[in-house]
Amino acid sequence: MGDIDPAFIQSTEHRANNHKNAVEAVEIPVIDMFGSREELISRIGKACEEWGFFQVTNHGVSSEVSSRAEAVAKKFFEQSTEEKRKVKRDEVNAMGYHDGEHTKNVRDWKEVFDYLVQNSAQVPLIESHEKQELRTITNQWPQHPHDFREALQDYAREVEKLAFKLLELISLSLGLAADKFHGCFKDQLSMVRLNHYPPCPFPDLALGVGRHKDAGALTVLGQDDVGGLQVKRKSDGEWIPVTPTPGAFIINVGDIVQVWSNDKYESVEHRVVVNRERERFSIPFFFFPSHKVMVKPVEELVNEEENPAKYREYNWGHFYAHRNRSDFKKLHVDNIQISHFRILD
Ligand SMILES: O=C(O)CCC(=O)C(=O)O
Ligand SMILES: [Fe+2]
Repeated sequence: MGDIDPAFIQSTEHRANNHKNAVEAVEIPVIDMFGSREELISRIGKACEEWGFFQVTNHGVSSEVSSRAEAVAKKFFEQSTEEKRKVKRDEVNAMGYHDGEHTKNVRDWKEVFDYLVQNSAQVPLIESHEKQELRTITNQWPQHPHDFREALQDYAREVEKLAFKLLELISLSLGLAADKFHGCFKDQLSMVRLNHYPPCPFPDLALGVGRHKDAGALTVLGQDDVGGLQVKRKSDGEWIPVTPTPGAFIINVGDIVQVWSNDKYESVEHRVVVNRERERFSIPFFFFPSHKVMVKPVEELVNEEENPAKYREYNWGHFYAHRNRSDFKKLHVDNIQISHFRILD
């Protein structure tokens, strides 16, 4: 066994073995979407408030579509690095294969393939602040496996429907109209990521994904039966593992819902631990609005005396462009955060 590349090493307080005694048999809520609508809205609202995370069953995404997506993801990652790098992402095109992602400037023990739900999309160029220049990012599809593109586009279409359904339920749980946010997703930047975490000889030093919060509105995550995702419990900061539930999706609130709800629903930190024995696959769908969207607390939810807006508005495209740049390589500055837009009380 060789030495670990120092780029992967987490600082002591962030390593996986740090909270060994703390994990009792606690689970994030599992919500059956077949239930009555009233009950569903109330359970989702409660889960968003208490955990920022929950699992859903009976969600309407066909298991056949999910299995095909999982199968082509596995086949893609089994190929040689040389083959995979034919669709490598770079600083210009953020979509495609990537094996050097950094979270908070430490390298993640994983390889990924990213694609946009709407084959191409426009995002601002961060270098040109004043002019608001845009560039187009476009999917790159590998030649092998031959059914890769079709299986993954079918998957994105189905999961997108679920994401809209969940966003409606979340809006209703906040007392807003079901379609309150629909307009924001015209020309959406939503993307799907295929994650592959190979077995890791140093699971105590590295993480599959370092602790982070998701920047979008919602994440809808499919995972296999290996396990590794951990959620930071709001009440005491303990890392709670998310036990794989066959056929379920894991849903988490992202930064945008936190800002829209003026902190009623918080975007919660999570991370992925790796293990020596088994590779793991997961497929998050990141529900991202259009680059044009200005994100700010919803007017109906704020009021000057009792609950003033906690954030200044920010542009989603600008935020997205900054995040993509810092994911791509190690930078010596912290990446952009919603806390930078917080109005201090
Ligand atoms: O693989 C997982 O379970 C979660 C991955 C994740 O948090 C992410 O890609 O943002
Ligand atoms: Fe995440």
